[in-house]
Amino acid sequence: IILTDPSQLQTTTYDYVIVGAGTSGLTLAARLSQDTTLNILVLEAGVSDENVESVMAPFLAPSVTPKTKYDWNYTVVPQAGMNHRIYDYPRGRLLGGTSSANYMVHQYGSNDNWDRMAKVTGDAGWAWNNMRRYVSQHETFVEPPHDKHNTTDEFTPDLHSYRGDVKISLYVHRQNIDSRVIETTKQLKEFPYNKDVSGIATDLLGVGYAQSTMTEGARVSSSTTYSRIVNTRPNLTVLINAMVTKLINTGISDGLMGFQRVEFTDGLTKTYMVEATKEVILSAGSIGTVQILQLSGIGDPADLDPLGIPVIVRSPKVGKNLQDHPLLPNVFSVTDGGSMDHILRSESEMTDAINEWRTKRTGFISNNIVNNLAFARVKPGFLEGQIDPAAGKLSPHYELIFVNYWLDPVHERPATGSYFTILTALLTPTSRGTVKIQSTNPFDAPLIDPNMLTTKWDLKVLRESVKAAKRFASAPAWNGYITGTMGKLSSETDEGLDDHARQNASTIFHPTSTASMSSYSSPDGVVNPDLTVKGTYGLRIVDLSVLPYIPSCHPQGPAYLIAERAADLLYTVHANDPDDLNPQYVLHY
Ligand SMILES: Cc1cc2nc3c(=O)[nH]c(=O)nc-3n(C[C@H](O)[C@H](O)[C@H](O)COP(=O)(O)OP(=O)(O)OC[C@H]3O[C@@H](n4cnc5c(N)ncnc54)[C@H](O)[C@@H]3O)c2cc1C
Repeated sequence: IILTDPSQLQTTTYDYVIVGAGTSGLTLAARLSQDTTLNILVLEAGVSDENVESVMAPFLAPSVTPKTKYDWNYTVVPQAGMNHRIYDYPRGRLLGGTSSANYMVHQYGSNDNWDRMAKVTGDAGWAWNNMRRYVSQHETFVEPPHDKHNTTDEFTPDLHSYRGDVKISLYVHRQNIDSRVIETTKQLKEFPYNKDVSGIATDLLGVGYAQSTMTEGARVSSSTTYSRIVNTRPNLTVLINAMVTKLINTGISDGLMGFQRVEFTDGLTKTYMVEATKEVILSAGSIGTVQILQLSGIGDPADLDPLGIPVIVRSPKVGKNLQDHPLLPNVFSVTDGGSMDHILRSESEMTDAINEWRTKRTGFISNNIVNNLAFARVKPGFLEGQIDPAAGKLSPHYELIFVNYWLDPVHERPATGSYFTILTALLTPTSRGTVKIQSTNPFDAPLIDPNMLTTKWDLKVLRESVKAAKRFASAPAWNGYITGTMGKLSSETDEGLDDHARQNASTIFHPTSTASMSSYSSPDGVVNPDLTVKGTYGLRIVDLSVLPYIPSCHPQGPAYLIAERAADLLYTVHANDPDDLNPQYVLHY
């Protein structure tokens, strides 16, 4: 059941209390509640996603955030590596969390990403040859239903699952740049075609069709996938409008601190308490999880002492190690009327398109904003004298995202003209940032410092990605379409392109690693390989904050897979009769 008011709760004691009904949290809740002997509560600060058109309509995704009631409305602190600019840092604050607010591209990362995680944590269970099996219960690949176009060569059917929960599909509406993008792969050896960029096979290098969490013209999120289940399982309660303010220390055992009581508020005046007899699980995301840990006295004394918060668990890495992918819009002018800009500027054309989507779920509103993506590595010489920050040779250093209109999160679309944007993202950043509460008031936004572009490598690779975007756009396939470059993209010098990056880059919204995992014996992390919080009992973290390194891909797939493995880990620990359970079967419904 989904509840909206704490007074509707039947009890204050549950087996598990999960904080955050987001990408990972709701997935974990759905899996755990398959065991009908368990009673589970999920507390979500945000509102319902039901019937919210901007959330449902794929093309309208960019309007869900920033600065709306579905967003936490964070901004970053002035960025030293980016001319001291500040920018929005959206996070979904609604049922489904950021899976209800994101741009729906779905991947798992390269094998390397997972194998590195297994290596640094000493837990082979995180290696891809183990994690891959969760794909089968996670995804159901759906052929695009509307246009029924021929998808041969647009994905590799054998790699995918058709019996999981979260529906993944391909585009249902062509953009007029798509054929030029594909043509470029035939013209420039540097950009080979990759039939399947999910990362399930071995790598995701090359140019391919985006796979997205959308089907039948609508977004698929952890909420659209699992709310149905929540509504039918009496042992699973999700309470929305319930913001967790801190965890309460409930005892000490073998030198470990217990945190099995959760304080939350309805956002108005009242505070409430609930207890978990087994565990509290933080799935509040890379920002929210840190905020709750710090408010609860779990963190770096250097962060907590000045605020007068008693340090209950000294955990210096909480909020450190923030990683994100910088995103840079590279805008080209194109022949008049060739792009979608004139449609996006026209109120009547947009109204018509939205009406078509409302009545038939067709047209460009039923499709993601992007159909094609490219993933690439820097040339070998580039790495000389440099340790490769990529997880391995299968992992890309940067990404190109092709959008047939002016898409610049930092600068508004001009009143006239037609544009094509190649957004480039740095996928292997070496800069590390921080998240830190600035007061004991849970309603004060934390200080978020992604600290982007503060290493030579980061600036150099982002510059390299811009050069790659220009090479891509210079292929014969673009003759007769692209007419020029906008702003500092036209610069021919490294200094000019660096200026472009510092002035125009922001985030692709992928914060990870703020409560990162390390081996059991290593103090250099916040959670153990089984996701338990070091120095505590009865407390785990299950969201993207646990990743030691940001994966070189769009990270919602990893967020879902982390939840799948967490469910397995919890079943192994807490099953009433572990011998009866084969998690692979028990967890699938
Ligand atoms: C605009 C945008 C576009 C993106 N596009 C893509 C994309 O195309 N592909 C992709 O793979 N990734 C994309 N991402 C990133 C990706 O969606 C997220 O990284 C991922 O979903 C995070 O999952 P999570 O489980 O860690 O956290 P979330 O899904 O953010 O879940 C955290 C949940 O906890 C709740 N919460 C937080 N604090 C509290 C509290 N104190 N009390 C109660 N509840 C709380 C939040 O409201 C939220 O529901 C995008 C992100 C954004 C913002």
